[in-house]
Amino acid sequence: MSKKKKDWKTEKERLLRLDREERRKEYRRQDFVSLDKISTWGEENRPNEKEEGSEQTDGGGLSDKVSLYKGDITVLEVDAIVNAANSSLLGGGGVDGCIHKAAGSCLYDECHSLNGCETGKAKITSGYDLPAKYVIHTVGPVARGHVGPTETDDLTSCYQNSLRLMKEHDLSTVAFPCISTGIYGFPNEPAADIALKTVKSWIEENPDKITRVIFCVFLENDFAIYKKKMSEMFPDNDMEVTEEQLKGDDIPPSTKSTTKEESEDGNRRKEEIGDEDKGDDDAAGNEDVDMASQNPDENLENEEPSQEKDKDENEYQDKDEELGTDNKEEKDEAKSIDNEKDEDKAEAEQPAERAEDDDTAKSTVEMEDVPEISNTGTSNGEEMKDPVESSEEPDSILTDSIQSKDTVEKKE
Ligand SMILES: NC(=O)c1ccc[n+]([C@H]2O[C@H](COP(=O)([O-])OP(=O)(O)OC[C@H]3O[C@@H](n4cnc5c(N)ncnc54)[C@H](O)[C@@H]3O)[C@@H](O)[C@H]2O)c1
Repeated sequence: MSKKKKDWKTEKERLLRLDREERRKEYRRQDFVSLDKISTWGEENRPNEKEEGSEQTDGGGLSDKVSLYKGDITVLEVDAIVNAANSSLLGGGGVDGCIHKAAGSCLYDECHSLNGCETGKAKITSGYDLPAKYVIHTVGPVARGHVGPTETDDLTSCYQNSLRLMKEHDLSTVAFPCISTGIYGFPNEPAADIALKTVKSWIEENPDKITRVIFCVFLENDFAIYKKKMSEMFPDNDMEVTEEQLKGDDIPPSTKSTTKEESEDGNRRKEEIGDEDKGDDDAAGNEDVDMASQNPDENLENEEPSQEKDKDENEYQDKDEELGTDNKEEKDEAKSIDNEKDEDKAEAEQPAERAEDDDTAKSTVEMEDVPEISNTGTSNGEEMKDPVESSEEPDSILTDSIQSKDTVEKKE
């Protein structure tokens, strides 16, 4: 029997009234990871004080407000996880697809009420079936391997606007994926620099507003990049950062997420074996960190990065009409981005299907042309009424999201 479709507003209000234990019963995934299981960067890198007789001191510094975690962001039990979305906010693939699938169809419905999001901006919704209470959706720049001032500013804004929403909604624990470094092709190392520097500055300016920022990486080369850069940027820890680690290329990325248990075991083992074997903890051998976009097939050399930063609505409409008529079959997003000439079109890519309530690998979603959407609800910048109401930049240009009539095959 098909499940009765939930109304997202009712569901959002209901979830707000639940305490943590009641909410935990509703998580779609019961293999969630609670915050106390995720070591801070300081804990990961300070010698284990218990072993040395001194009592455990809480670093209290910056390094105890950040964590590096390798794994699936949808299992993290934090106040908010950040979604690397596209301008339609109607889901897609990559981390966006995972979040929508794990949150359930109410997330799609609430996103649909937000009327899209501009590059660099951020909007907040409830987390629904996720262990995270909220999802902050931000749209990174389509860099296609090129990093210019526009791309740098836009990516910086993604982190700043996400943190601003945290502060506005009195949230204190957040997890970021590596925004724009997947299909949008932002080179991993510059992206990590922007993420870490922006977050570090923000925490320094708002020390009492944040309990934890988790950098949630998914790929081994991102783990290696963040590990090297965090050692440089969050030096509160006492651990000696060896020369080769600073060089970066030969940091053996760990093949595990850094939860507390694992890091304690690791430290114990390291102390037993002694420093010379420390490398054993990590996978042997490492190719150089790949600076190109994640998608090895993407031929990015000839791509001209889009120079324009702001598009007026007509331009969006023209693009949408254009796409709406001649974009008849589902193109692979990575290829359509390769062929597209500017950021707009890349962002107007086919919105993905609605997150399914069941786990079928495929879903067919009837899409229809969406007429210009008038401002509704909080999308016109109305004062936020309750912490879960979506919030939005007052000046954001709202675009309608074109949707083709084709079926959209969900690739897992
Ligand atoms: N990657 C794809 O194949 C694909 C396809 C369609 C749409 N999208 C998405 O891509 C666009 C945004 O590009 P983007 O580069 O900002 O995002 P992205 O392509 O999702 O990549 C961002 C980063 O997130 C990583 N990642 C993927 N899944 C997870 C997960 N479960 N937990 C944590 N991290 C994860 C991924 O490895 C990459 O480092 C949007 O249109 C969005 O819908 C991605």
